[in-house]
Amino acid sequence: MNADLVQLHEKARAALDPVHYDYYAGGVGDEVVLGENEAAFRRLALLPRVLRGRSTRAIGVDLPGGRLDLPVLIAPTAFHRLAHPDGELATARAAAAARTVLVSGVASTVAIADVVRAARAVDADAAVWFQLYPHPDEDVTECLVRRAERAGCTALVVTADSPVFGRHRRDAEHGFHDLPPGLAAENMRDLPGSPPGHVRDIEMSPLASWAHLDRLRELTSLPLWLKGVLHPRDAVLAVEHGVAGIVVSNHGGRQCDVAPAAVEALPAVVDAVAGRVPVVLDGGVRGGGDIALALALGAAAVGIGRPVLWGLAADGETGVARVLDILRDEFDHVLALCGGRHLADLTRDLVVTRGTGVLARCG
Ligand SMILES: Cc1cc2nc3c(=O)[nH]c(=O)nc-3n(C[C@H](O)[C@H](O)[C@H](O)COP(=O)(O)O)c2cc1C
Ligand SMILES: CCCCC(=O)C(=O)O
Repeated sequence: MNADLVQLHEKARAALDPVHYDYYAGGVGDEVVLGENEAAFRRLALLPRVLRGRSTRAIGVDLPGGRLDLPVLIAPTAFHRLAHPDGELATARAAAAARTVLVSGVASTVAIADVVRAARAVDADAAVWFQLYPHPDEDVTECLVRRAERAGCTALVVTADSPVFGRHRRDAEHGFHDLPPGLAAENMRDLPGSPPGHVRDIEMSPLASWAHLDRLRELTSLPLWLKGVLHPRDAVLAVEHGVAGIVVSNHGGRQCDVAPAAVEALPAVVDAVAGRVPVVLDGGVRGGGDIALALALGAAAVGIGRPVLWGLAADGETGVARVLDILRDEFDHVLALCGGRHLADLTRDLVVTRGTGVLARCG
């Protein structure tokens, strides 16, 4: 892991209430996948190309829903005001200043309209995407989509890996079930079927299906991303159901603990999708080398979850900005060392499995 990010993580750990630290840091079950997401990157290596005589590099990328100045976006993570009083406002400002996308979650402690406003105050063209779970009550889902549209979000991200909540042992041991007084999931306030001012629970839908995804696609003209895909056949189905992009993710090791590391699932999904839509990877990305590996295996960009929470807890907006700076700088440096000028120079033939020197098993 990048040493500067390790320092921010330590600063965040010291600043956070240990219960909230464990909520952010923890994973499902025995936390096997949590560890594997990072460990799998350590098992991969990149073969640098030499003597390519390049002095500058282009590392921006266009995705349905927005342009990123660096191939890193902020994955949706819940409840930022547990980390810092400014919460998602700080995250949005830092993302906008770095000219990358914040995927703002339904489980945010600031309402989506205020999140987008904060981003646009920094950069009038800032792209904020809205993430939601298919709620069992489709009127609630529709209302959330309309709120995101009215707020000015430029894409919707539907998280599919959570038909039920993952069981997090650390939270159970702490008895952590509710937000502290004064904090709420603000997007869930004043929804259909609830009295004024009431904040509904965020619910998972064990019945969520491809038909729900179709209805969502019909509901909105925003580009629709599907997050939490690991099986290549689901990736093909997602394309057939009209998604604009796919996020290969195991939810940062917080849902299914027998799932593979995200980066290990990536090549087969990329092959199945065959360039029809972009594929983003999240899970365990902790430095420029990890970004380069994911891109070489076919990701268009990566998402980061916990590193942003550590930056936020350590130093608010400045801390999130620092995380993005560190990753931008280190990725650009790795690209230079690999003889790359464009993201397209990162190709799969560069990736080998450590200890064998053999091309990484792809697909
Ligand atoms: C504390 C926390 C809360 C999260 N909340 C959500 C969420 O509300 N919706 C969602 O789709 N993913 C959520 N995720 C998963 C992230 O979007 C992302 O998949 C994951 O954090 C990436 O792994 P990383 O933390 O190793 O970078 C959450 C992750 C964490 C750590
Ligand atoms: C209640 C919102 C769910 C947040 C989430 O997805 C997570 O903690 O992983």
